[in-house]
Amino acid sequence: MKALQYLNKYFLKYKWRLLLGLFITVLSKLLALKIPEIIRNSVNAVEDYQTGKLTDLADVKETLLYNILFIVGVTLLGGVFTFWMRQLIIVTSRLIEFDLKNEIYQQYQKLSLNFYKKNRTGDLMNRISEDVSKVRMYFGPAIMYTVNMIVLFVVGFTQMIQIDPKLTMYTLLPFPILSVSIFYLSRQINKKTTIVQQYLSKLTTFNQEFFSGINVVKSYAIENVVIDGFDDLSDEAKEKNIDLSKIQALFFPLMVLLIGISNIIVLYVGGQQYIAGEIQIGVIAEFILYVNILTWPVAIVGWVTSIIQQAEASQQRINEFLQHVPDIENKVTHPTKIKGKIDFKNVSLTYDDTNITALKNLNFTVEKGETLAILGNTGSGKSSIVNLISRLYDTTEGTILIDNIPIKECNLNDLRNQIGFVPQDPFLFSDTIENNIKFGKEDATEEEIITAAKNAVIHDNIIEFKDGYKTILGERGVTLSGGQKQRTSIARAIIKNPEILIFDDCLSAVDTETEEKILSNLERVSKNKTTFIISHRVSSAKNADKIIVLDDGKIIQQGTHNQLITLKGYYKELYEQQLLEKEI
Ligand SMILES: Nc1ncnc2c1ncn2[C@@H]1O[C@H](COP(=O)(O)OP(=O)(O)OP(=O)(O)O)[C@@H](O)[C@H]1O
Repeated sequence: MKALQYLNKYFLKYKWRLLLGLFITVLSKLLALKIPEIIRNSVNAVEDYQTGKLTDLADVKETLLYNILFIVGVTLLGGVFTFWMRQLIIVTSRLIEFDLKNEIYQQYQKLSLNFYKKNRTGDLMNRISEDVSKVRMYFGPAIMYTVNMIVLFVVGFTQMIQIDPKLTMYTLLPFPILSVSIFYLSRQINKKTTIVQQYLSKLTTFNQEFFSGINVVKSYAIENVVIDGFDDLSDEAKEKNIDLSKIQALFFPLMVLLIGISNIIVLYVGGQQYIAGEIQIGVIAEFILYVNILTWPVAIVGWVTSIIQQAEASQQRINEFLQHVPDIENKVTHPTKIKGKIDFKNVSLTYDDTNITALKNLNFTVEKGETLAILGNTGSGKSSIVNLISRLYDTTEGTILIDNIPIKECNLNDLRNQIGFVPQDPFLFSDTIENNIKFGKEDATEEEIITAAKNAVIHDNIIEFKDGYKTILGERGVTLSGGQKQRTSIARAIIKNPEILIFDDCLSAVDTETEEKILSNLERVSKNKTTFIISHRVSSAKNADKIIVLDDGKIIQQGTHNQLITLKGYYKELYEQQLLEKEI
């Protein structure tokens, strides 16, 4: 129950609703327990008339009529109470579910990129949906049924003992067996349900990967292999489902069997007592009703216990994420004005998940408004540099200064707001092109969107689509080519008009002519802005104020284009090679 203590704050938040709900639950159960007593009185009245104890038939009829009216009234009132009980308790559990999901979602927003690399998307989704649903069962049904059970049992048991202690003992004899067996049965059901859910996840993941990679599957003509894999997996899932159904099928028969046994005991022991003249026949009818009323709450003890166990396990999983301290936190509350000068001082970076040292003791300065081009072989650490500037990761050693202030002392939101980042592998949302570009500036006007698109040399492509800027992208819409995606992503970054622009190898999928156009537009747009251009092409780097060449996380060359083409080394070789390719 330790993990569930985390939720006490929600109990406090909704205490009045819950208390009222519990009060109504108690009232409705007290009323329900009146019915067996009325039945006893009615049956006894008939018996008394037959044995001659009561002689006036009109009196008996009047008693029966009152009793019938009472039962109808109590049942109707019970219905109203049950409605309100569910309204208050179950609705509260839904409100808490909503709050908890929001809390987890907000935490997800704060967690750093590293966290997302270490945890699978499916797991993140499961904790916010499946696990929260299980925790909700603890707030709603578990609490409601526990109160139900306590009231029914305490009051019902007291009433029974008062009427006939001996018959009570015999009647309740099978109840502990019922409760313990349901407990074990519920545990088995839970275990098997978890297995079934795991198979469901496996099937979903299998299909998701299959649909995402449909191009590869079709071009390699391996549909049959995929179908066989799916068949095997669904066969296993079917077996597990059958296992679960078998054990679930035991639940109700077991309850009916034990109710039956209790009823037989009431009839046998009660019958003997009646023959011996110890009780009236109405008591037997009353006890049979008690057995039926009390069986469900007793059976539910086992069920509720397993719900609470599951909720505890789920809340523990949720707490792991909720209590996870983000690696990158914004500890600065005051605003930081970002101008754009950037210094790397003895910066090293080792990724803790792979233990790869991507950057080794880097030193360089980019003045505000300057353009720095970063070149180097693949895996040399180019993207790692810009990841550090956006503070997606923190340095392992050394310091980065933004306008002479250590990056950790800058307000993270202000810093990121002043960065227009075009990643290597651009991601576009399944929304209109317009909204994808506006993502960089929510309140952008149509004119601004078009200007950004023109500067990214994507405008002409967009207007060719039937719906122009309103064209939906993604699963249900148009699929853009790699180069179109890159250019849309560039438009998204420049519309933001930030102080720092980062282009991470984002012209790799466009032809050299379009690259020329974009670069000349970018030169204009990025005037007075600090710009980072990561590329494998000299053409993208040649106009930069500074160029650095990386190899294995270290700077092996730096200078301007004119300086570097005269020096023997990586840059000159690349330049000559690409010049040759152009001529050919
Ligand atoms: N998020 C990460 N977690 C762990 N290791 C990483 C991460 N990102 C990069 N690396 C590793 O760090 C090294 C440098 O990668 P980086 O992406 O910075 O290189 P790059 O020069 O940008 O490469 P490319 O030109 O192929 O994009 C590589 O060995 C890579 O495997």
